[in-house]
Amino acid sequence: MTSVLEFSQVTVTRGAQNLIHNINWTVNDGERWVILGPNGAGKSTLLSIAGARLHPTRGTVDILDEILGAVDVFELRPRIGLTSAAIAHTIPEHEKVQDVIVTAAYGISGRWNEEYDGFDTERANELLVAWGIQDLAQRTFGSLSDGEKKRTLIARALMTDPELLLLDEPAAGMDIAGREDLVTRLTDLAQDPTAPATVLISHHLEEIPPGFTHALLLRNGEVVASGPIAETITAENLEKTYGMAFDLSSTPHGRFTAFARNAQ
Ligand SMILES: Nc1ncnc2c1ncn2[C@@H]1O[C@H](COP(=O)(O)OP(=O)(O)OP(=O)(O)O)[C@@H](O)[C@H]1O
Repeated sequence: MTSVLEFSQVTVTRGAQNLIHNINWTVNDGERWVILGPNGAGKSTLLSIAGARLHPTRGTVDILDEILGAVDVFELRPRIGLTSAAIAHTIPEHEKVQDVIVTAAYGISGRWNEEYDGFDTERANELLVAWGIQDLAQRTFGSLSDGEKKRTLIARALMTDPELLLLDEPAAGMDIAGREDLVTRLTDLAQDPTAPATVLISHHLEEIPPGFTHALLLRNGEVVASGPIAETITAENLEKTYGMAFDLSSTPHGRFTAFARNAQ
């Protein structure tokens, strides 16, 4: 199995604080990872490094067989699909949804006078349909609901056919119908053998799509547990991660949920 992401002893320091500390983590081709942990645990910091947006203070990061620090990140980034609140803020409000997606082919946000070839337009149209936003293609990004924006950004992240897909809280701010729609689409993606290796950050166990294979649990910038999902998402590991005892349950279809132990 080929590794697409390999962190060795990775630390990020700001002032006297370690945002993440001594992280060892490997993501292989075909794997789908969820990262869980309390607010401030270092999840987004980890994903920024995986997306070649941030360099570690110490340690080595291998992304798609390139060593961060020894590669031109502008060549590496188009090989990685990334969605996050920070990326959402770079999209001009007046940009049409179709253009939000197609401009990813050129690594830009904000259409100018570029000519896109038929292949790019066809790929963007496919993604509009796959993510259920075809009827919104001519609407402006700024006029979309949070859920519609999230789906548009995932379609944009997939536009370049990336080898690695990184999703930072894709269901944040969605109502339950929107969340369930997104989980269904991400389940289809997770189960597609041609889909890229995927890493998803979430705050809610209900948002983990069935088909996700591995989990990484972080607390205070350090790994609490990591490995195959069923062995890693356990009541014991959740208690170590969040400092609270949970009753954890999972459905036969691979959905998880947890309530505080002894909750009424
Ligand atoms: N540039 C910075 N300088 C100092 N501290 C920072 C900087 N960026 C992030 N931090 C801190 O690093 C810690 C980890 O932040 P990070 O955003 O990675 O956490 P997170 O697990 O994604 O949190 P959340 O779930 O709230 O989004 C937080 O305490 C945050 O305040």
